[in-house]
Amino acid sequence: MERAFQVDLRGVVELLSHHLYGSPRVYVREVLQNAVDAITARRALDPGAPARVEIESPAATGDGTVRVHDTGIGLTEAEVHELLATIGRSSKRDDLGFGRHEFLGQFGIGLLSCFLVADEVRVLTRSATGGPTVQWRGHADGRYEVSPAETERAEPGSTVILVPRPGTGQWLESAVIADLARLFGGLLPIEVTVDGRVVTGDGPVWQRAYPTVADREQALAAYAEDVFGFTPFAVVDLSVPEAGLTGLAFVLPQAVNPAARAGHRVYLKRMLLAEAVDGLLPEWAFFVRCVVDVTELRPTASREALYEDDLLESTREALGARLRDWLMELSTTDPVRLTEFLRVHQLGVKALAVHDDEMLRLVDRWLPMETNAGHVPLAEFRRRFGTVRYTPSVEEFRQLAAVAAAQGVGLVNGGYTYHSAIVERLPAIDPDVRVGRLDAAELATRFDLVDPATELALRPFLSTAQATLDRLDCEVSLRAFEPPSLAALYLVDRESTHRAELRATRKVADDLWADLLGDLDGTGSDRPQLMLNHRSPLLRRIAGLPDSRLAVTAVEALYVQALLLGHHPLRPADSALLNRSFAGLLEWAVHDQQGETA
Ligand SMILES: Nc1ncnc2c1ncn2[C@@H]1O[C@H](COP(=O)(O)OP(=O)(O)OP(=O)(O)O)[C@@H](O)[C@H]1O
Repeated sequence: MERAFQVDLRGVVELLSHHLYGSPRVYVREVLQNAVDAITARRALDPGAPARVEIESPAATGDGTVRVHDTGIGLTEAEVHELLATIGRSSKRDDLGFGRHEFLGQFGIGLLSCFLVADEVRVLTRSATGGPTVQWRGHADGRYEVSPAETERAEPGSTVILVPRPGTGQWLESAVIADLARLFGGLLPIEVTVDGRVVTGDGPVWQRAYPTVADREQALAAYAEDVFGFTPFAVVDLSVPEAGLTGLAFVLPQAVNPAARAGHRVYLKRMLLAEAVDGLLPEWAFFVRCVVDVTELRPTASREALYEDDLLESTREALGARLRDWLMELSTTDPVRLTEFLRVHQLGVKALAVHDDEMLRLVDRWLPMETNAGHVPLAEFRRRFGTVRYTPSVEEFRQLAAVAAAQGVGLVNGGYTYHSAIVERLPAIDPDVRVGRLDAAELATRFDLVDPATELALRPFLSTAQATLDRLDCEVSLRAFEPPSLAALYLVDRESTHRAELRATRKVADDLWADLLGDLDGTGSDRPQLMLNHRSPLLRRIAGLPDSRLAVTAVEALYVQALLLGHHPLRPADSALLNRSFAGLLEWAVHDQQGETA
């Protein structure tokens, strides 16, 4: 035998009213929405029918109840049984079960939200299609009664009466109801009053008529100040016809943390859905806050978010494209303002440039990047140097920038977020561009060799230097390079850093791991190098020192100075050497002084 599910009504009412919605305040939204839908339904039959929603708080009713009167379609007794008494039943869906376009509701559960603040809900209703006034009384435990009303309504329409639950008084005060009605229904095209005061206005701020463009700008800025608490850097009008979307994007005047998502204010058919809706814009567009009204996007059942579907996705793309176009437009009409925008919101723009060619062009042309020729946009840098050389980390840039500049090599600091990715993507917008990483080993190939006779003459000094630095796992070599003020350059490329780390690990690892790491190490011949610069007068003087003990101290000092200049991290052994060489040099200096005065 086939049976129907048994439902514990009290549990369902509890679940839907208390757990689906974020706050009891939504009861105002739901009753307002039902009243507006009822008026829409009546006007479909009779376009001249009155359209009014009047809310009365306990201050006006005098009997402790809240009453919501509408001039809508009303319900016949049969409809009352079918629609009000069946959870999940709605008059607002079509034959296929989809929400009908003209209505705000669709799920058939909104009325239950009244039980967030009421123990009992009464509906007094007279249908515009005829029949007497009917009274429905529903209780939070799932019981209901239907009876003929004691007094006939003069006009078709409904009155929803909430008999408050003790302890919910704060949601029923006149001022609170007025604020909530204004918040949720302030943009509705139907007049709504609370205790006689009108809470609806002139509709969306972006659709109102203004005497001049400047007046409009001023009004929009004031709106942003009021709603979001900031004066916008710029305001962008939004329109996505397939989603029935209109609205505004307010560009934030200050940088924000891209990860801290502040949602958008979304109205659905002029009724506020929520003040912080996620997912309306692509993630990169974190520099704007939007206010929009949509007709075609769907809400979730709690009405606090948008339902994720294909239309929402294409809307998101369309809004992203709009913001991108606005930026492009700015680059041609007002480059100064664009630069200002980039200064504030560069992170978002750079994130976008990694995926988007247009945005990459914008960054290429306008966004200054750190290079060894100053802060310049990449386009300018390319004009000057042809090839775009970059270092993937800030440390490498610090090490190589000055030396590369002395060799005439332009270098971009790719160490900041997205910079390397942006540089690597440049060929996507200019097939002729040459891009490449610069590493220490490559830079060294540009240094001049010293002629063999000179090198031979310096062999004893070079051997002393090598013996000194062997303990520090560092190779000594002699070259001639610019600038002469640089006596020595510590060069480490990625490969050799990796090998050095392996060697350090092997020292502390147990045998099994040491063998394995030994295999990975390979030849181990490419240790970091201390390049001594024969073009440096200081180096030549050091190389000519007759006292080999002083030469050792000088080499140690050159080594630590090169480490410090290149912003290399100091290992404990390096720090110890720094102290020792400094003390050694001091001693020599003092010793010399004493020699002179003696
Ligand atoms: N003020 C009203 N006038 C006329 N009919 C109403 C009124 N309020 C509710 N109804 C009827 O009761 C039904 C159920 O209302 P309820 O608010 O529970 O759901 P809904 O509005 O259809 O959908 P949603 O859950 O999305 O709000 C409605 O579909 C409507 O037919």
